[in-house]
Amino acid sequence: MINIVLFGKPGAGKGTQAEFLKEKYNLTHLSTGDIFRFNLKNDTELGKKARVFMDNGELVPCEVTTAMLIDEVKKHPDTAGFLFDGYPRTIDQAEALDKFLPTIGSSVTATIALEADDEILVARLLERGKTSGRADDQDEEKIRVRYQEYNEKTAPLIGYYKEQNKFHAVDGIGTIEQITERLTSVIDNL
Ligand SMILES: Nc1ncnc2c1ncn2[C@@H]1O[C@H](COP(=O)(O)OP(=O)(O)O)[C@@H](O)[C@H]1O
Repeated sequence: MINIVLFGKPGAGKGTQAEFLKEKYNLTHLSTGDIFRFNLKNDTELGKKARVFMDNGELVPCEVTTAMLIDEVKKHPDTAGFLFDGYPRTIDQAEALDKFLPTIGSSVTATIALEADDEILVARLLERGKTSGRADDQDEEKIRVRYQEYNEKTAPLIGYYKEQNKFHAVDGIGTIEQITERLTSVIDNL
């Protein structure tokens, strides 16, 4: 089983690249942002728990997110592997994943970060907000909160995975195809 964690700031292009990578490597794509949005739209219990946090650009509490993620993983017992997109986003979540995966005989294979400057990313998010209907992309204040959350809670994961020799970074600026190529060359060399 190959498990890839796609890592990057909001707007770095994780979702876009995940679409290509999941096809190429036959992986199950799990985007916590997408799963939360689905639950919000359908007003499920989970959606109700996540809504205020998401609307404010804050992270949803770890217990809620991790329980949801584990449920999703368990739905795919026969997969060739997972492409985690948006999870883990905190050290607690990374530890939870490192505890859970061995229970299904697996582990994180590698983490790949898509790197780009904040200025470019904020502009991308505001552009996406015009058409995506995502409330958290339409308001600069909420975008700012998401970057703060990233810097405080998610950035420390770089060190966490470096210590395990599982951290790789690629330049997230270029055409979609160029970036896919950079990512596939990392995965093919794992
Ligand atoms: N692993 C997670 N832990 C906590 N909250 C999360 C997680 N993944 C997604 N969320 C919630 O969903 C929102 C949108 O997620 P996502 O689409 O991945 O965002 P972005 O485009 O900002 O990277 C986040 O701002 C957060 O509220």
